[in-house]
Formats: sequence, C-alpha cells, structure tokens
Amino acid sequence: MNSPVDPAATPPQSARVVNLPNALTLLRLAVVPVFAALLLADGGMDDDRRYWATLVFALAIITDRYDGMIARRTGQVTEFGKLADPIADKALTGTALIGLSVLALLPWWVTLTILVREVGVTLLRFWVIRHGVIAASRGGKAKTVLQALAIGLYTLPFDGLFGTLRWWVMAAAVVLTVVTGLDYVHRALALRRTSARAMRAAAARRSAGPAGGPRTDAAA
Ligand SMILES: O=P(O)(O)OC[C@H](O)CO
Repeated sequence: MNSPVDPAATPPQSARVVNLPNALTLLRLAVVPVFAALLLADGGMDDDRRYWATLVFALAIITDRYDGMIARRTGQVTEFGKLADPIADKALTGTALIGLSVLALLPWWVTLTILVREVGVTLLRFWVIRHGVIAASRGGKAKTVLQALAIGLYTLPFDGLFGTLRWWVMAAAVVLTVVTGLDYVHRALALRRTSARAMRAAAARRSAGPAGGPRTDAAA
C-alpha cells in the first residue's frame, strides 16, 4: 500500500521560509488579480486581452513547475512551501474557472465540481496537519497540469473545432480532479491511522519506563 505521505515529496526540510521557491509561489498568488482583470475586461469580448490573459496564466503556471523543482534540488523545501504551493495553484485555477463561467464560456457545474474538490482537499490538509503535511501527489500534479491546459485553451478566443478539443481536455481534467481528490481522502485517513498508532506506541514506551522494558518495583 502506498504511504499516505509520498516519500519523494518529503525531502529534508529547510528552516528558511524566505527563499526563491516560496517567492515564486507568492508571485503566482500576486498575479491572480492581474489575470482576472485581463480575462474579465470587456466581458471577454476583447481578443487581445484574452491573449494577454492566457500569457499571464501560462507564465504563472510555469512558476508552479519550477518552484517545487528548485526547492527540492537546492534543499529549500519548507512546510510553508508544501502548504502554500497547492493553495496558490487553487487560487489561480479557481479564479480562472469562475471567470470563464461568469463569461458563460464554461458550464458552472464544471467550475463547482472542481472548486468543491480543491477547497475540500485544502480543508483536508489542515484537518490532518498535526499528523503531518500531505504534499502534492504525482496524480495531483498531473491534475493541475491538465486543468491548466484546459483553462489555457478556454481563455484563448478560438471556437469551432477548437471548442470541441478544449471541452474533451476539460472533461479529462474533471475526471482526474475527482479521482485524485478521493485518493487524498484515502491518504488523509491512512496518515491519521499511522500517526495514532505511533502515538499509542510512544505512550506505551513511556509507561514501560526509561529502559524500554517492563517496570519493576525498583524502577517504579
Ligand atoms: O492536487 P493538489 O491539491 O495536491 O494540488 C497539486 C498542486 O497544485 C501541484 O502543484
């Protein structure tokens, strides 16, 4: 059975929260309003603004690719980064999905299904935080890439055959979003079980005395 916390996603921790990977994550959060303004300006009717919105979105998503990679390669992984990275992704993709539905380019049920999963997984992470951090899984990362691709195709001002293509990409993204969401529920429950077992074992060791063996009258 898979470990609830992916060992590959939990390299040695760095103590310094102020570092390049976390700055890239925060930058991704900062461009969210810029992207929203570009997408929603003129009710999505201005093609130039839609191209700009797509470019800003693509650049922000690229930082998602690099912040985690730089953090792992340079030993700058922090607990803050592991929590903030998925939250920044969700702020960006959530804003994009809501914007596309406001513009009537994407059905609301798609946006709501994805938002419920994303908010739910974020709450799940906080629910288990005293047992450990559930870092992004491979499936979760693939889901983010597929969502980003689908959103990028929707923000571009093209129709026709292109419209059919982007719909199928979005449908695949929705399926992966739901499946990985269920996988995180499984991981969270497994993490809580493992942590509770470890706590019980530690308590048993403590009550067994300093030598780890059964207590004797002399040791008591
Ligand atoms: O599926 P999540 O919630 O782990 O999010 C994955 C992240 O967006 C990957 O950067």
